[in-house]
Amino acid sequence: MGLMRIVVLTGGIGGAKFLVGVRAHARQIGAEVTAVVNVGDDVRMHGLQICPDLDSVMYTLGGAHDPERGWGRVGETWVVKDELAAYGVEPSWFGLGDKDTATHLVRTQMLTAGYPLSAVTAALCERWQPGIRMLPATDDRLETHVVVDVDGERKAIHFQEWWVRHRGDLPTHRFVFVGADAAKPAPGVLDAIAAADVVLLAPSNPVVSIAPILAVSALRDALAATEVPVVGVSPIIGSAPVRGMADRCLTTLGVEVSAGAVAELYGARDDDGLLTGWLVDETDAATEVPGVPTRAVPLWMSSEEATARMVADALDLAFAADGERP
Ligand SMILES: O=c1nc2n(C[C@H](O)[C@H](O)[C@H](O)CO)c3cc(O)ccc3cc-2c(=O)[nH]1
Repeated sequence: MGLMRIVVLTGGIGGAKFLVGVRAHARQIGAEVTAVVNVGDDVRMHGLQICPDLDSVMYTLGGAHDPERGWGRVGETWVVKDELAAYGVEPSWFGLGDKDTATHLVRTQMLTAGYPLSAVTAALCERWQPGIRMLPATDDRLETHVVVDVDGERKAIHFQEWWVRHRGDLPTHRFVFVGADAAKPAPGVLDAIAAADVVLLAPSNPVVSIAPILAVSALRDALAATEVPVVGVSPIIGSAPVRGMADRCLTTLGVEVSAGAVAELYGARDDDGLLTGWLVDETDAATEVPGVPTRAVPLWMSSEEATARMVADALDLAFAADGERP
């Protein structure tokens, strides 16, 4: 019996919370975890490169996140934000905390010096010791933009402007992953997938957290080609997202807000999709996905223990068919 290697595709705050459970279960069974993290939310503001999903994972696993707000640092102060506002500098709708800003300063300085984002992330993690390996999906520019109508004009705005400034509350037509066509997986990502015993899709937003990762074609191809189980955890319980904006995003795509519809979006491996298993909440026990075995368990990430149990259930489902666990 070797050391089990788990790869998790993740983004957003739900994804960070899920990883806390993955890490806990991995410690119990002696597994090694690599998180492949969405970078589509990344944005440059006030000259600083901000990576919300990488930071959510890093701060959450480092025990330094604000559990109330969901994003950013606990015990944050806002002097820089207030000072920027006093200068009348835009964007005033995006909050950069003082502690958080230090992270962006270090990151931007390293990027400017020529280090790739993956190396910068590893350097930042030396401080936070997340206990798992964190890889950005790509070191290349990949940004999620949203095609909307604003003041009678159709245009594409950055995901952060759509979500934070407008709360997603604009006529929304589609999501575009700028740069995805040319983006290559970050160093380590393809190797991690090739060495994985199982791949988990976190209960993150399928449209703006997981889809931008899968938009890196070599990464998606590697997942489609793998012979190990790929199990997703539903971000939808009943007809609502566990948190965040997945409902708005799915509606934009014309996809029903349900656990089954999200699974069909990822698709069954036997039908050119990704999934070999799909974990849903007990309330969605009736979910049927063509070609994908499902299992219903409590999916509320109410504690580290509850989340670790979900992860154990996901692994049980992953290895249910052949019964061979590494
Ligand atoms: O709702 C907000 N979310 C903010 N977020 C969260 C972020 O917009 C989203 O929750 C994630 O991109 C979704 O994954 C930030 C995240 C950061 O890493 C840094 C700064 C911010 C600032 C805001 C903000 O002002 N308002």
